[in-house]
Amino acid sequence: MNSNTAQPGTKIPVTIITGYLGAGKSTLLNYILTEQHDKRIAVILNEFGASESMEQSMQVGKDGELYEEWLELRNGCLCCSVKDNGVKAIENLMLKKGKFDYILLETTGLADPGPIASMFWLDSELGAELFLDGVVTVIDSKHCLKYLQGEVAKGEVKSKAANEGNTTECERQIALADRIIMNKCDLIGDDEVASLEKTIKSINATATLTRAKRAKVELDFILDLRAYDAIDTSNFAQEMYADYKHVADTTIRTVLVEAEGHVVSEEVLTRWLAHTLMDDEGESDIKQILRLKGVVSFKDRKERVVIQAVQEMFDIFYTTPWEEGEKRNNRILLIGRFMDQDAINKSFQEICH
Ligand SMILES: Nc1nc2c(ncn2[C@@H]2O[C@H](COP(=O)(O)OP(=O)(O)OP(=O)(O)O)[C@@H](O)[C@H]2O)c(=O)[nH]1
Repeated sequence: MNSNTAQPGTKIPVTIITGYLGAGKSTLLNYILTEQHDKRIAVILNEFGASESMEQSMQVGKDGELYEEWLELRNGCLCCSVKDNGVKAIENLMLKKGKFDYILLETTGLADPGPIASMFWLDSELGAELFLDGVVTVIDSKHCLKYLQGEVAKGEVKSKAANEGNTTECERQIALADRIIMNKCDLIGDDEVASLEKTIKSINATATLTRAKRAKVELDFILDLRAYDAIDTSNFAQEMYADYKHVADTTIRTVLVEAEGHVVSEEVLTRWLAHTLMDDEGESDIKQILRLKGVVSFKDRKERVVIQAVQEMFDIFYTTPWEEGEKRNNRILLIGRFMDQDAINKSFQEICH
């Protein structure tokens, strides 16, 4: 999903590295930091500590050079801290250390990446020096299916969500991913990997997958994702035709809605998005959209319109023009739990003419 359409200027990309306990996040980051490359990459480990004022340990790598810093956050870890606190702490650190080319932020194994992604996305809109580049999820291919079914890693207590038969952390981390590293492929056979791939695709049809051992992946796979921008629309259109059928026994899945014609106006689309992204509070199986991407055509506009959303936040981008005679389809992919595809589809058809 490399985009050349929107360049957030001189802002620094932040990629969130997430994954359930023991998936191989640290292995990945160590590998990245010790590989020879000419990029200045900051790695921030978002660790839970015992003390109230928690700290982020941090490493910077360039040409194999490594050192550590401590990043003080007054209100605890990044996921729980007051919004821009984490962003400010990183900016202060850059004042001291000079700018980085990339920032990789590792979450804890039990983190829901949604709120962290929203925080960085919102802050880039507010003029911060950072922007959200995307979410990379590392999975333990050997144990992933068990974790998806609510089993927990050794020594962990089953989370409230898993106990209630709701989504598991592992499921949410897959749902929010733009890139997925299927790690530990040395521990299972090819058939098992292929079957796991299908399950993952049915939860999140839009992420790009790669298989790995010891988390060895090309640097390009996790950098310059531009997953929250006006993404390259030709790539996007292809992704939308991916096999998004629901094969997994999970509550989160991907749904595609598609309509011919045009969306009437930005105002109408904005209203539809606000309504669709809202959680169905009060219902027994609460609908919750975690991520949404789409390309639509507005009446009387030449440009494609790209939509991005995470949780209840969304943005609309005017991008490249439609070709002469090109069929102007409107396509939106939604990743969420307890979605009524027919209802979402019906309401979408109603705003496209
Ligand atoms: N067999 C095998 N072991 C791996 C692979 N990748 C990592 N490991 C091992 O798995 C264990 C967990 O890896 P980490 O990188 O610490 O995982 P993590 O996601 O950072 O774990 P937490 O910090 O507990 O969330 C370590 O003992 C690694 O050496 C792999 O591809 N194959």
